[in-house]
Amino acid sequence: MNVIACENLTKRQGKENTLHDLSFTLKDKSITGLIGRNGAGKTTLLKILAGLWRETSGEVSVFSEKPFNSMLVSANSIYIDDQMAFPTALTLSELLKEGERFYGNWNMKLAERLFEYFSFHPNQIHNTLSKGKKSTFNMIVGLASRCELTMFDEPTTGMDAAVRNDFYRALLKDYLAHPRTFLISSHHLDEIEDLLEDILLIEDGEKVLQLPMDDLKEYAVGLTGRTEIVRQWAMNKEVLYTQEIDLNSTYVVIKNGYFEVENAKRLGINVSPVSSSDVCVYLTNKKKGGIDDVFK
Ligand SMILES: Nc1ncnc2c1ncn2[C@@H]1O[C@H](COP(=O)(O)OP(=O)(O)OP(=O)(O)O)[C@@H](O)[C@H]1O
Repeated sequence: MNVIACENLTKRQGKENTLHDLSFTLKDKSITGLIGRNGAGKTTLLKILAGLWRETSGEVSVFSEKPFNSMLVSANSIYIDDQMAFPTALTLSELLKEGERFYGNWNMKLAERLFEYFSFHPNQIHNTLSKGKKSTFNMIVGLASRCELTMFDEPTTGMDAAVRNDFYRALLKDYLAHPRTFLISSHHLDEIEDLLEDILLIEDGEKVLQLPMDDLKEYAVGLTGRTEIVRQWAMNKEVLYTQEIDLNSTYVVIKNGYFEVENAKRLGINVSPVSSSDVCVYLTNKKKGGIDDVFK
């Protein structure tokens, strides 16, 4: 069953379409990474799915309802970002009690255990927490809510490496025990790729790619060798990236199924894997070129 379905979803903000004809579905009980460069439209999409913003045109449905102003969607989904503002009159422990009052699936035991593990004090006030601590508290709210649809927008902002690892592990453990739908936007694909089942890559408000994480890991290969040989070999293949140094070149090409690795090796071409996060960078760099172009 699909939890989310978008068809030609478009959002106009000011004079720009910040989402443009975006069509995709998201099945339930899955963890999807929403990946894209700065300004790609990730937050805009998540806010529309959470019912906070209204779409300009196209169709968007969450739990088969239009999310804007939907009680069903707000009761069964949660959107966590680093801009979350909680009432300053309430302490952290009171905020957790409010969470329990609002969310039907809220698990107070999990909230309290995480609260203690991350060394929060019940009487602290949210807006006095450090950046990383705010994100950590928000993450506790997101996990303890056990919402059918949980959306994290750059959840690890400000967290140190140890807390980020704890967060990913906590999310995975809780997901395995209580499967639900997670949509996580992140700039750290390399850190979260083992957590993800699927990715949705967007750029300039448009869908670039949606596929299982395992397929993304196999999506492209790097070919390095004498420029004329590599160039010849890459002909008729979709090239994502090229770098020429003296007489040698590296070409990153899309594999598209069977790839004749042995033939390439025989010609002296070194074939290497390309990380998922590099593939995403190359796919979204196509229009802009690389930083080296600035210095040409
Ligand atoms: N309230 C707004 N009014 C006008 N334009 C907006 C508004 N909010 C966002 N935008 C524009 O929409 C585009 C997408 O922004 P969005 O915040 O969704 O991107 P993002 O992928 O989340 O970026 P980042 O990774 O930097 O957080 C940007 O060009 C941004 O300037």
